[in-house]
Amino acid sequence: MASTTFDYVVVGAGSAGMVVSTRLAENADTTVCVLEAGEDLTTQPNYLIPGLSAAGLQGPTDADWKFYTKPQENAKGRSIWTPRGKVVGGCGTTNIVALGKGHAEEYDAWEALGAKGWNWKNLVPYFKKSETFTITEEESAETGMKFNEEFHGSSGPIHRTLPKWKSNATVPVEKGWEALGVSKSANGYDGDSLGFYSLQLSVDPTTAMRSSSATAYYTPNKDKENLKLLTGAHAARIVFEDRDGELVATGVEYYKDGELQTIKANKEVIIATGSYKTPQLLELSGIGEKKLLEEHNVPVLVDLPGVGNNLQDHYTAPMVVEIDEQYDSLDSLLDPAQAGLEFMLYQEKKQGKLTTNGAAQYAFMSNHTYFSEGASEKAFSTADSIIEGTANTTLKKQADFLKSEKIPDLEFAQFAAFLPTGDGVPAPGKHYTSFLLAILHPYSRGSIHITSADALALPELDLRLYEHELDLDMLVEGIKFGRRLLETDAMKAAVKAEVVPGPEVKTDEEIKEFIRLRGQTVYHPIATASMLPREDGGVVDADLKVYGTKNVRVVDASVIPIHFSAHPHSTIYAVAERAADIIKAAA
Ligand SMILES: Cc1cc2nc3c(=O)[nH]c(=O)nc-3n(C[C@H](O)[C@H](O)[C@H](O)COP(=O)(O)OP(=O)(O)OC[C@H]3O[C@@H](n4cnc5c(N)ncnc54)[C@H](O)[C@@H]3O)c2cc1C
Repeated sequence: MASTTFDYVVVGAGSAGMVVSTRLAENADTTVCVLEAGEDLTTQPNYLIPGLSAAGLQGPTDADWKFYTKPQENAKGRSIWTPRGKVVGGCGTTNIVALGKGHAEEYDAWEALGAKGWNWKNLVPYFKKSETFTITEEESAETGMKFNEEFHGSSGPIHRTLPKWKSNATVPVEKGWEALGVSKSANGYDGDSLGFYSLQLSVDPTTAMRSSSATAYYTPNKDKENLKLLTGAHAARIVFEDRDGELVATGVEYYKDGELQTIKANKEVIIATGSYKTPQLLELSGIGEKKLLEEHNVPVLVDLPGVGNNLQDHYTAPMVVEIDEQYDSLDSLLDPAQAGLEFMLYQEKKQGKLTTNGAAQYAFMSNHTYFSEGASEKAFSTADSIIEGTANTTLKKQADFLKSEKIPDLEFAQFAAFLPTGDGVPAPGKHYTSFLLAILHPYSRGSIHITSADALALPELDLRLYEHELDLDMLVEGIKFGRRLLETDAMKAAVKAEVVPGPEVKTDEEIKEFIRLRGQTVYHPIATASMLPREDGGVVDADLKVYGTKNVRVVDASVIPIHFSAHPHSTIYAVAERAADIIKAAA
């Protein structure tokens, strides 16, 4: 590397980091350096073939940070592995390629909570800017979805497509949902996330390969003189200077090949290390709760108690059913002969099971639809008692979401395979379909903080899973809805047996015990550096600038203050696109 001084130093070449870096480097006079702790594995087939994306859920690889939660008191003391990509493209290289969008009112809530200018209307242009949406006439006829230029992009880097393969087991599930009052929607990505609809995927329609910030933003720009990516570079600390009472970042210290080095920033340092690592970097740099920093002998530069708190995720429970042999599933790939045929089909024609992640459709429902009779009123009053006296404004906002009939609070996704749940494995020759239920606005708030000043040690992750019983109650209602689904005529004819949780799990208390044992996250952490007013626990302002600093911003999932009813990747791209414009305008 010839130069060690750049206009912008971006830390983290993940989903958001690569968007903001390449957009800033559009100006040939602007120099950008990106520090990434992981390596560049962008061209490896296991990260490109959508059908292999779920393989990354089996256990940590070298491209993973290997985060395990602190033992979770209300989840049987489990220490839960929560994957995070340590690789160019970040989690966007290792994730399972679903591209969702939440409800317009959920984005409007960011502004209502104090993040001026962050609302659905202002994000739509950036959703569009980040994507090229392709839908065929056949897909349009089948799903009702259309290319609508009000909401969809036609020239952005990330490809958005519909699954090219789907199991015929989606048919009885759709009929079952309809019988239970869930409606098919053609507008699930247009600001109204309620209903059931097809997944959309970040998959290139021509190559049938993953489209990510690594493949779509970085690769086409990698030879630019003014954009440098340093891999294997683990940031340890932001370097600050006091200039006339202002805290100015002048660069970043990082480890590469075991040596501590410094890179200088003329203009800004942009932190994009994701919801788990961003709080650590801030705390190591002296920005965080005073008492915690002092405990670990980190000199306090900004007393900012919000850092690492307000952690939100989507929490799940699984269901697996054995279905009739007429219904197809990805489990056939366990047979080497079948897998070989599918590989040929994929390579030669870009068709078949390997073009997708196995999930073809999901339902997003409000409790008004999926709760048993009377359960909503009980949940409202529990939510009211949780928010009574809390200073957390995001909790208050989500209590409003719960009462709204428009905003979903449960995702019910169908996977054409036996999902790895910890309970059994697919029996050879049998066919399965699984459901992943996820609560979208959990009440429990987690945290992630340093436990030492060692930059190479992982911070302590505490999800505080099921700290509020209401989260468990909602998942129990989800499983009970799932069982009502299995009792619909269409599903009765298709399903042979419920395998997970299984018939022995009957009462609400037994279902709760099952969830405590098997519940998980869907790896959608946000809000650990929330864009909120400082007095409300905020870490960054509406320009994504860290409070108390002159020129440090955070651009990643950690700034999103409140969770929403979608897989978050698309929203993170939109946030990063908008951030790039904010930074350019301030230059
Ligand atoms: C297994 C899995 C499946 C998922 N599936 C989906 C899905 O299907 N759809 C969806 O919408 N979302 C999904 N997600 C979530 C989604 O991918 C993430 O929310 C999103 O990618 C986060 O983007 P980010 O920019 O905030 O962070 P990241 O993409 O995690 O980027 C952070 C980057 O910073 C680097 N970094 C961290 N610390 C340092 C340091 N100290 N120095 C240098 N570099 C550092 C990391 O290595 C990483 O490259 C999934 C996530 C996982 C893990």
